[in-house]
Amino acid sequence: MIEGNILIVDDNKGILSALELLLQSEYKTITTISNPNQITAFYDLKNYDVVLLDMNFSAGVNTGNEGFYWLKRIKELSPDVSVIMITAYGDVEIAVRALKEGANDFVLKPWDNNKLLGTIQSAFQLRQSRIEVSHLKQETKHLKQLINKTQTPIIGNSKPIHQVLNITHKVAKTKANVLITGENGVGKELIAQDIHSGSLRKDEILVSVDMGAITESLFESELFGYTKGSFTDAHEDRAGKFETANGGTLFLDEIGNLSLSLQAKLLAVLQNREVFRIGSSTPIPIDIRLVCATNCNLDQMVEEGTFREDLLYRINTIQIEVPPLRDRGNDVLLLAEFFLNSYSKKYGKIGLKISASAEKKLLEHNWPGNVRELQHTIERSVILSDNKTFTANDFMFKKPSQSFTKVLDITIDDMEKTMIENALLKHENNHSAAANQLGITRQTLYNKIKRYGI
Ligand SMILES: Nc1ncnc2c1ncn2[C@@H]1O[C@H](COP(=O)(O)OP(=O)(O)OP(=O)(O)O)[C@@H](O)[C@H]1O
Repeated sequence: MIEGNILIVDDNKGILSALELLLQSEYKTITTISNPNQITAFYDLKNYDVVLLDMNFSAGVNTGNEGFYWLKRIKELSPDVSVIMITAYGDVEIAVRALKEGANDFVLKPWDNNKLLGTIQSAFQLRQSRIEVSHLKQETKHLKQLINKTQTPIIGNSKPIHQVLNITHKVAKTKANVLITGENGVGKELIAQDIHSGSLRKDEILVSVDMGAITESLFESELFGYTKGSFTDAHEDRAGKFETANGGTLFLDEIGNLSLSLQAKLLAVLQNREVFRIGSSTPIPIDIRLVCATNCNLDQMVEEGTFREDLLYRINTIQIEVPPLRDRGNDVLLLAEFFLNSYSKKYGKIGLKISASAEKKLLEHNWPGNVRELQHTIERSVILSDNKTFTANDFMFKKPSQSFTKVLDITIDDMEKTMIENALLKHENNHSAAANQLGITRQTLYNKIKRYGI
């Protein structure tokens, strides 16, 4: 027995009985009505899966117009319900019109029982799929809202940050591709999120891809997706980031870390506005708003031949330079207060304060790791300090480089982390120069920075 509700509407009581008899052993609830006016009184019409609807109700009238009228009303009251029109006076023209106006099928009286059961089953399954799709749509909408809601507010009241936010708000509503530049940890990703949430695509998804962490071999499968069986580990079809971001915004972080061959592949997608999943020759059109970020000087990289000029022109319609924290004056204190509140909640240490001497120390520091460094500094202090009011001594800035030989309890990871911090300090956070000095690629350096939380 199928858990389905069927409504039969026909002015002929003999037909109602025959259909009820046929269907009652197959479906859980069968309701019959002989007067279509009763349809609108059905408060639970939405709970019916299939309606079998006669087309002529008044004696001597067989135009089918009454059936079309009631079909329209049913669809207004319950758009997802499946309707099967059933008539003794049908022709091709009426059947086509019924389908065009939203009926699922058209059956002629007298009917063949087996065929009719098959028709009702298909209509029932279609109704189930519609319900599933509508649930999935609601779930997706809810998830998108959740994802977009998790954005951290942008804290800052200084002139440089106001200038940035001013451009951000102007550009957000346009379709322009945006390139966000600035040192590590200045808040480039936060600005990208702000552009998305201020744009016409705000109800769609923002997909972030860290180009610094993506290897040459994973680039295509991650960005373009793949079809089942196209390579050993492709156990199922999978959409790439471009497809996932369709209708929304794609944020490509650390775009300066892409090799020249990957830059060419990216450029081709941006020019053609379509992607091919690996293993497929069917193009998938994509409609994305592109926002990129980098801490590299792309103009200089173009001159040096390590970044394609045509790609730069595609991505930098508008460029937003996010200033380093050391140029934002008292924003340091606003941010410190913000992080203090959020970490004191997180670690259950309510009522923490920062003393005047500690504020002075925070203002004097030059923050090579920018807001991320400040955030980590505050988090460390909240965890480690026993004071309610933090003094200058509670804020320990990372001073890389002690002599390893003096430290007894040191691991290889500690040593590597310190060497990376030293190199970054020496080269004022220039990743290329630091990687060069350490004898590793910029991508490896980048992965290690993320791993050690530097
Ligand atoms: N103005 C701000 N207000 C609040 N939080 C901020 C602000 N700027 C940055 N942050 C926080 O600092 C951290 C680093 O920011 P974000 O990741 O956006 O920097 P980034 O410039 O993209 O870094 P990277 O170059 O390493 O990718 C994040 O946790 C972010 O939420």
